[in-house]
Amino acid sequence: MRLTAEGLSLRFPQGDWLFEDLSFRLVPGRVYAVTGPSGSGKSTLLSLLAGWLHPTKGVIVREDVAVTSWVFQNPHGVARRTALDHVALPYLARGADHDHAWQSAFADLETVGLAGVSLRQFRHLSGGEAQRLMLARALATHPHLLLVDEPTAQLDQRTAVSVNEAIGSIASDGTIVVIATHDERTRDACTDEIALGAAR
Ligand SMILES: Nc1ncnc2c1ncn2[C@@H]1O[C@H](COP(=O)(O)OP(=O)(O)OP(=O)(O)O)[C@@H](O)[C@H]1O
Repeated sequence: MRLTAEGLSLRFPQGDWLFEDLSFRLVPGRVYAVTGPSGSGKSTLLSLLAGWLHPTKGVIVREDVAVTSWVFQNPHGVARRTALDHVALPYLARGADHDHAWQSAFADLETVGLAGVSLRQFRHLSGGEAQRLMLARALATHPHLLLVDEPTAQLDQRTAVSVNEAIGSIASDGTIVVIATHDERTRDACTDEIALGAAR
């Protein structure tokens, strides 16, 4: 499984080049930080990787990368549903029976360090727990490629560390992980960097 970008360039109609001639190869087990100043095209690059946008020039070749999942900056959930409910739902939606769905969901919560709050309602989770729950829910879709947009921007140091550790665990389970981030803590926790614009 890998994703290769060759000569990737993007310009919106009537705009300047956002980025030009980017080439990189993404493989499982690594965590790639997409960095750069505001407006340099970080989220746009994630959209290209997801296949939502097409590059103006260049190509993206996906080898065995079929399932993509996104985690956005602000966690969303159902206030009175438990963490376990949130993660079990994708399994139930795919037709898993109750026991399998709950066991799999619990394993995903363990991966992101949330086993201890599995029965806590969403409204009682802290910001970092809610963000990790979004990661667990993405895991439940068994993504080959996980795209994460600014996961730690509003989190304190300890919480940011826990989120970054959860992301590292997901990558080491065999997922390609790409994170758009301004946060130096997250950039430093990544194994690789794709720097856009006048980054850093
Ligand atoms: N569909 C679009 N049409 C035209 N311009 C767009 C479109 N989408 C994004 N842009 C512009 O492209 C530039 C890059 O946007 P993008 O959201 O990718 O930047 P970013 O690096 O993620 O920024 P931030 O760090 O502020 O989130 C911005 O100037 C934005 O206004």
